[in-house]
Amino acid sequence: MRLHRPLVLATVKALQEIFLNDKPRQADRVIEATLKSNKQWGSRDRAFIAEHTYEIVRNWRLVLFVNEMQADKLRPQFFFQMVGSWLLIKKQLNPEGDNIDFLPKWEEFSFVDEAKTLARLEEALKVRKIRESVPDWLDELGEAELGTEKWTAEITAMNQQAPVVLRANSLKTNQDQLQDLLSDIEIGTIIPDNLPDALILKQRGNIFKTEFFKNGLFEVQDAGSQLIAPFLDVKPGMRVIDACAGAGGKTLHLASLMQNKGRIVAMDVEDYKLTELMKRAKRNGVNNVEVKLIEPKTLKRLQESADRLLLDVPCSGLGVIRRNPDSKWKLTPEFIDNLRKIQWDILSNYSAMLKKGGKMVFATCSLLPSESEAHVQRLLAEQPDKWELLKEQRTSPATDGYDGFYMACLLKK
Ligand SMILES: C[S@@+](CC[C@H](N)C(=O)[O-])C[C@H]1O[C@@H](n2cnc3c(N)ncnc32)[C@H](O)[C@@H]1O
Repeated sequence: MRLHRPLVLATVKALQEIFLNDKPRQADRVIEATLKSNKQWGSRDRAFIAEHTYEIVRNWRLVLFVNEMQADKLRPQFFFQMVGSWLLIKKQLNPEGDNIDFLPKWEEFSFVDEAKTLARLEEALKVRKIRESVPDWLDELGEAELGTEKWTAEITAMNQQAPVVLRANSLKTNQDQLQDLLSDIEIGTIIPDNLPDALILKQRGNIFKTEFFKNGLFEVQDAGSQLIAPFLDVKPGMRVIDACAGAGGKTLHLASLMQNKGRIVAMDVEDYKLTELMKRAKRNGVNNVEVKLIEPKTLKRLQESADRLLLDVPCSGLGVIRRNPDSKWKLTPEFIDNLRKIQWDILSNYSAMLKKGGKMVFATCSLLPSESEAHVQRLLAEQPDKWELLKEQRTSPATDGYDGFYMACLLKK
């Protein structure tokens, strides 16, 4: 692979935006804006920028260590060196990959010392938290909750690029038909086992530009996430509450499983997410959803009104770090502590909206039992006459290659 200076420069600038700003910006937003900024870049150019920016964000601690740099003492001019050293590290770690033949003798790379980079890399590979680039506190927390072997496997798998998974919208098409339609426009996909609506892209590409996306034939939704709506066992005609609906990834899936029949009340505390949800519902041909911004009286008004209740609660997102690698650097232990309180609050209070005999799914995209299983166990222990745990499931990058989701289905007695 030959290096093109403008592409390296774009990668450097994106990294500066992510790590140097007073108000750090989310990596995916920065990359999206960077790619939009030059219409002349072809798909390989765009792939180079996105891939290398994400890789360096994922391996941030490793890159800093190899370059003997400190996160709080960074200067704009250091970033070229980081990209140069990352290209050398990448070649060392995966000699069979599409690597640079040699680092060009550009002035900006003059501080990259190949021998030193490789010597520091050898040292880094001996220490998990540096090798896998996780902050100390997170490495300790993960190990304490999951055990050494599982945590090591998960955090290693979390540093790999995640596949792009589509969910065929069964209100408009199906898995096989969508696969054929995409194949006609040279987008190759694979049908995974046991997921009736999912297609995995063989190669990354801008699928949002396709007419099929614009016409609501599919949504992008991880395979693990596609297990959650079916876990709730909805039927056409039911009254369903999706209490933490956000922009509606799972609401849309519920609507298609219900064949657009019955009613879904999609609620959230953030109005702008519900506005986005309605836009997506329109595109998907969904017309059985009503959105509701949660207010102090909402829960009381909706008491015992739902046949099914989905609590897809806010969480640390430790199960989806493959997709949001910068969250490793933005999360704090205090933030996760606060989330645990909110999660328990939602589980213990919102469950009042479910009718007796109804089913509730509590779900997170966290690997941590303290954000997931522990809350369900507490509910069962505190209210044994009221709840029965019907089933529980976990997905994770190390076990099945899906994102890390937890879901529990409970019956209200
Ligand atoms: C995991 S996200 C939901 C993702 C969404 N279900 C989907 O599939 O796209 C959690 C959501 O909970 C919302 N939330 C936070 N606090 C809440 C609360 N107290 N009550 C209800 N929703 C809340 C957040 O705004 C966020 O949209």
